[in-house]
Amino acid sequence: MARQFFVGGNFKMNPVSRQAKAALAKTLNKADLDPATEVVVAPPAIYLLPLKDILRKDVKVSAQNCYFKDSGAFTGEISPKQLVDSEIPYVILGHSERRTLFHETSELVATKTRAALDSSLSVILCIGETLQEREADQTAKVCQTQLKAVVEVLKESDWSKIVIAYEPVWAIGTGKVATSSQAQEAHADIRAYLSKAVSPAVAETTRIIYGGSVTAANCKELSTKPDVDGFLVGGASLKPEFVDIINAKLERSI
Ligand SMILES: O=C(CO)COP(=O)(O)O
Repeated sequence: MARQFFVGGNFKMNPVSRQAKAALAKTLNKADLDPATEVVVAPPAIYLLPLKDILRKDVKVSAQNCYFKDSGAFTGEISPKQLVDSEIPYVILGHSERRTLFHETSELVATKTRAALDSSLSVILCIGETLQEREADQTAKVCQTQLKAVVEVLKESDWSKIVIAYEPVWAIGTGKVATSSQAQEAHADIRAYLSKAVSPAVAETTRIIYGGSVTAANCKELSTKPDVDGFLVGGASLKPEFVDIINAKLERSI
């Protein structure tokens, strides 16, 4: 079974006005989007519901993070149950900015992933190596270690709700995109690991998307690689070119 192409927009802590948020929705609402691509946008938590309300229904909305408890004294956190109650279907977990700036360990990411799935959320699970790790030839090992923590807490059937985002840290927000062969190699290694650690069926069906300085100019070449099943886009998801990235698989723009 072919894996459905997936394009996510991670707005991070942008935009900084309700007006700009509405403009992003307007761009997507009036665009001709490839109907074969699953499209998900992840605004800051404060804009989740207002954006969902004004956005076309074939574009889904995702949280950028959640906690692992249903409720309680956890100031500043949002629970998976609250996301589900608000009809938010996806959550991004393990983004490198969460791992680095907010000290999230792979074990915490695994605990959050388990909790999100228990609430029936789908998860965009981010992994990826730093420049230092790549230069030390540790890319596959780092990705496997980050994934292993999650593999250990999931059942085989849980994987249908996971999209893996391979996001090399050195490519995020730097303008230094991975070459299509670097992305393909990392994705193939991740798929081989899934085959061994979970099952060949899960490896075959799980989408592995690439993130890190994806633009309208480089997305088509990346999308030709057999193990690149889509993108998680940061900066460019705030611009009109996000539409071209969503349509990367089309022969020509519609
Ligand atoms: O972190 C990213 C998506 O989650 C990628 O960010 P950029 O596309 O801005 O490099």
